Amino acid sequence: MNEGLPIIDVQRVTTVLGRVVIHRQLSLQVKAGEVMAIIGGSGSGKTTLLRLMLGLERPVAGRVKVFGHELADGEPEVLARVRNRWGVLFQQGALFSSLNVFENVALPLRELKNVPAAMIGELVMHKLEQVGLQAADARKRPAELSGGMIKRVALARALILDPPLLFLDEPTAGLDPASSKQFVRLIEGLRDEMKLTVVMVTHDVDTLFALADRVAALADRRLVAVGPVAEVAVVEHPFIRDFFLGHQARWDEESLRLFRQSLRDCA
Ligand SMILES: Nc1ncnc2c1ncn2[C@@H]1O[C@H](COP(=O)(O)OP(=O)(O)OP(=O)(O)O)[C@@H](O)[C@H]1O
Repeated sequence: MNEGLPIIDVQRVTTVLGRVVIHRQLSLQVKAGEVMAIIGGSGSGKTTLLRLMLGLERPVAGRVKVFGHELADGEPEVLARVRNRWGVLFQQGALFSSLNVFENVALPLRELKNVPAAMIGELVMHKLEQVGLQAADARKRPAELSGGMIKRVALARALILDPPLLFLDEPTAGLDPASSKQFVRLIEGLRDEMKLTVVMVTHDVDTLFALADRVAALADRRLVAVGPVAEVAVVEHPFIRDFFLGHQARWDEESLRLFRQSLRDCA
């Protein structure tokens, strides 16, 4: 990976689902080490943009490169290796209900085929500890877990191969305010510890303020603004105005710094 090249490079992408144009000539670059937040109204195409970056959706025009590899036409082995370099936290956690916590987190290691059982045990238990779960939680089934714990297990599974890139789809959706704050702190800590590049879709202004280095705002089938929170928040656009409505006092750089500090202080 050359220094300075974006980790993700979306170039003039047009996406059509059914007969609907979702994105028109959309471009976005994500740099190494940054947290990029994607915001937009309901149905504006945020999840579809994430799915393009994961190779789960193909554009009708334009291209998507991740770690320098074009997703649409790569060799299957190359794409498999690229996929092992990212983790994904889906909105609902997407745990297998018939598997316990240990087995859910171990899945990506088992898929590699050649990891010895003792090492799988060690790696899974270490990852559970890293996301703030207890050893005793390993034997629980998803049905026995709280919403916050499910997110932690899903995060442990997303990070079990120590990927440099993490995708988060609405990471705090469905959590109460206290669990949401704890989860944001956890992501922030892991991001620093593992030097992660993060792409997240979020509706939540607190999550955005706490984590995002840059924001990409989707509306009208394109990105109407891309930049640091403080810059995007003042862009004249009806969606952006509504999104940040009521938060005007919080988006200048000093307020954001104090907000992030207050989260760390109550850790
Ligand atoms: N397979 C599909 N075929 C046709 N249209 C689809 C398909 N999947 C999604 N859509 C439509 O594409 C648009 C974008 O969907 P997407 O899920 O990317 O939006 P979103 O911004 O993530 O929305 P939300 O915030 O509500 O989750 C929506 O209007 C949706 O109804």
